Amino acid sequence: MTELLTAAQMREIEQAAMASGEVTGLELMERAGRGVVDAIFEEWSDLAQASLSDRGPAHQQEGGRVPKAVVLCGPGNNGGDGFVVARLLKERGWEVHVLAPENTTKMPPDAATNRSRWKEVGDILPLNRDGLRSARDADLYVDAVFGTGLTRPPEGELAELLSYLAGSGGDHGYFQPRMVAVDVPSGLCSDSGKVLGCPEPEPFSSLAPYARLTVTFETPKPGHFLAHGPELCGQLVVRDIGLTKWRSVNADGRGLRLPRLQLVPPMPNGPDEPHVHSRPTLRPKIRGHKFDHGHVLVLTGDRWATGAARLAARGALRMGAGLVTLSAPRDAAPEVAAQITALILRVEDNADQLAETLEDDRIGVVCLGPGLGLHARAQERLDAVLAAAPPPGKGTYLGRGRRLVLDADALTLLSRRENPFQGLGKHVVLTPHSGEFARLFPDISARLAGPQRPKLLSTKDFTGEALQEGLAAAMAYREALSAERGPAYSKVDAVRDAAKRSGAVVLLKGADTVVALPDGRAWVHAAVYDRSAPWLATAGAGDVLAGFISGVMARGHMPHEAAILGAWLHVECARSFGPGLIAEDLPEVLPSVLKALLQP
Ligand SMILES: NC(=O)C1=CN([C@@H]2O[C@H](COP(=O)(O)OP(=O)(O)OC[C@H]3O[C@@H](n4cnc5c(N)ncnc54)[C@H](OP(=O)(O)O)[C@@H]3O)[C@@H](O)[C@H]2O)[C@@H](O)CC1
Ligand SMILES: [K+]
Repeated sequence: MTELLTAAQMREIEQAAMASGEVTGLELMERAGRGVVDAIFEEWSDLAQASLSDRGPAHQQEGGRVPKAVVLCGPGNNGGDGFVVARLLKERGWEVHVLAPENTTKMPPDAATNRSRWKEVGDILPLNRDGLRSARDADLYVDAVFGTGLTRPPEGELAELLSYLAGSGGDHGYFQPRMVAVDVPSGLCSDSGKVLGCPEPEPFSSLAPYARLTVTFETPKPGHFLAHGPELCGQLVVRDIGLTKWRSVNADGRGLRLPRLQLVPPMPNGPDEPHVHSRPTLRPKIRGHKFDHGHVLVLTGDRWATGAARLAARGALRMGAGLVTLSAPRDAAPEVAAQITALILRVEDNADQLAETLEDDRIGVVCLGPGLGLHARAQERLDAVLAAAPPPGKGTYLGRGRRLVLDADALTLLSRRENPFQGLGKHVVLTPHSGEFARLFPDISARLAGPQRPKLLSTKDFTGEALQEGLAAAMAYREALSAERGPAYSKVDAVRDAAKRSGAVVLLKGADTVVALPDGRAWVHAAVYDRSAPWLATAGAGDVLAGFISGVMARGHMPHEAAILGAWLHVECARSFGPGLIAEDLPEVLPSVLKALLQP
């Protein structure tokens, strides 16, 4: 899989490479700048053709237009990459305008060297709106203001410039300039995909430019896939700068950098694994009895509320579980019986009867939550399931422990228990959406959300104490925003913390789904860029996901593998079906997706 590297990890790798003496920082910067220029010309062949060095001086004599670039260089090494890009474009005959800070006292040495090289061939304009005004109407804008070293929200002239570029200034809207971001759009935190200092839910781009193309180095960064990253990056391209050898070692040359974060599925033909299969692998079904393929028990809700569990059950069955049983309270049984064929129905009169059912060791996976309800009886059923699936080591079910998927109402019920996470372990997969996550992990969720915008005052509050309080809250909010620091607390950090606290595998849903284990291993499953599946935002899709994960576990996968594979197949089904998808379609389209997986 493609590894996603944080800013700190990138620095570590870069230092390990430089410490080896096999490569210098200057060489890496040259490779980065060249990678950006190559990617630009691959993306826009008309720009490559317009370059004078390709077409010869005759082009100019024929009255051909000289292409024009504006390169914005920041105070660090991202700016250094920008100076390389500027020089390379100039060498190809472009008219290049460079905007950069005047104060260079803190500039890192490699960036300073490239600044000096640029100064030999061109001028530098101030890095502000005035500088931009005097270099208007370019064919290409290169954003090399901040990369992985963003530490705080931009302020003053820089904030003004970035928000102007972001579109709030008018003529630099999303559809206009060919804006290329070097590493990340400036202002976007490369670890979290958050825009530092940007009020939510304002247009998040108000402090970072929308790029049409983002060229990053060596591996993608988490922020390219999390939160606002995908919307700001445009097209994402990864360029090899030759650091592979140092990717798995510390700066002292030893040991793996842990914990690891991986992208599911890998970037197709990414520079790191050019020959890698770009999809996760599902274990093949081997010959055998239906019980050899796993028995999943799905708990339904009460009468009139059984649809969600039936969706999950059908998802598990289509995934290849040998047997799927629905356990329904007596009053719900007729409704369930009328709706199912290949599924089995078991009627429960109370939680004791459910406990009896659970004595059957052949039930390897239990899925509960979809439509379960939030009343006392639902709580008793949850307790019965948890009691009958002790954490591994304390009980034996087929030698590997029974596995659970807790979704929807089961998560809310967990959050209401005195000790919410008692009885959980790595045999349990929790699949919350953001609201359920906030109920289970309120402090982690609040930290992830960042400063919360105070309520808007209504006209009746425009007097006395209410007004004073409102103004104080607004001031505090502004201060909290400007105090945000990078790298920001990310969805990956949050899910890792949640997995550690609960002891379970946690899958936090979204277009940027994150799965984490209590030991810190984590995966980002992103339905973005060319894998986006907006049709998945439909009622019941989450219930099917719970069923898919249960089905994958029934086929013998570990819970975290099942979470990753389930999420991946869920998106594949949505992509395969396309617009008009409803949750019922997901299990029905799964066979063709699974069949395609069997093709070589
Ligand atoms: N690692 C690698 O392998 C390779 C990395 N490469 C490139 O290097 C880039 C990382 O470079 P980098 O570490 O110098 O960070 P970068 O993003 O240029 O910014 C740091 C500067 O900005 C400043 N600053 C921060 N926030 C600010 C704010 N709000 N407002 C104002 N200032 C602010 C910060 O100041 P400080 O926080 O220290 O006060 C510091 O001066 C990376 O993205 C890639 O493009 C390639 O060359 C190839 C190999
Ligand atoms: K940038």
